[in-house]
Amino acid sequence: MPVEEFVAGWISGALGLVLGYPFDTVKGQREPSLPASSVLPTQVRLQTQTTYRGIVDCMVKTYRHESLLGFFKGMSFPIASIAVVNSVLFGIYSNTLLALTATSHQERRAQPPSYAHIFMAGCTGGFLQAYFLAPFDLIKVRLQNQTEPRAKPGSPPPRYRGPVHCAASIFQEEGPRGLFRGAWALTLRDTPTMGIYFITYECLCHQSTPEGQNPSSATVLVAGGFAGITSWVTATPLDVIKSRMQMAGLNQRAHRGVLDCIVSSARQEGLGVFFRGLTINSARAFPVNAVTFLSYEYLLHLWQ
Ligand SMILES: CN(C)C(=N)NCCC[C@H](N)C(=O)O
Repeated sequence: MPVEEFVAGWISGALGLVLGYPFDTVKGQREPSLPASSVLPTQVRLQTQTTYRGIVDCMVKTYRHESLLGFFKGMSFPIASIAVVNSVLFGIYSNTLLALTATSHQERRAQPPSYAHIFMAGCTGGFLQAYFLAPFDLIKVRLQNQTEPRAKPGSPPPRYRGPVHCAASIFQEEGPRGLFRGAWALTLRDTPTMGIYFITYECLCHQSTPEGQNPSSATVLVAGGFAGITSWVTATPLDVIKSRMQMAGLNQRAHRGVLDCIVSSARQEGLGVFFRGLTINSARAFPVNAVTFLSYEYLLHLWQ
């Protein structure tokens, strides 16, 4: 099993993550609509409550309340973790294609796989990476949803002191299964959308590149960016549900399951709730995935 795709996936995932993290934090931010007395340290943010006036309002309040650091809260942890997850995604995708088509990454330029094979390989990568992503994503969401300014006198202490303390608290309070809270929604979100992710990328590259040649850097950037947008647009509804499942039990009503969360969210806030964060998801997705795919292709080209 060629390992260079895993290594290239790791490095490209880390690069994409740093670029996109401030967007991700704002997506997850919302002023608590609950009375102060009832708001726990882990205040819920954008995708799970109802009151900020919009993304700019979120960004202004985050900067004013928490300075620039507020946009990078909890990033130290995902750098290693999301990079590993991206490594699994790209490594499994490429090696599943190798198993389905008996062609290596380089050979696929001359012998492009079918879109069915690309979709199947993308879904396989999405399904398996979700298992690795779940605990890390839960910790990231819990940390991002803490709005207290760092160590300002008089401010309530945040519930979690950092990623390790967050993981230990969840493990202690909810057991090992607690670290996989929202994992089912995450798997449902990522499996089909990763198929869409890779189909979009490969289709746009194939349409814009002469037969048998490698796509140009500009093609890879644009194709990667649109692949990110397409996959996040289709993933946003379940992304909202996933976030709610992850915050359930803290200051959100615990749900009996994904379906219960979907029905209760729609009933209480209307169908528009499933598209909360869509704009910021899309704005973030283009640069993040453009850089992810460009660095991935560059590294594989360097090593092959
Ligand atoms: C949940 N969906 C839609 C995706 N993860 N799509 C693929 C993009 C992955 C990339 N690391 C990113 O964070 O944008």
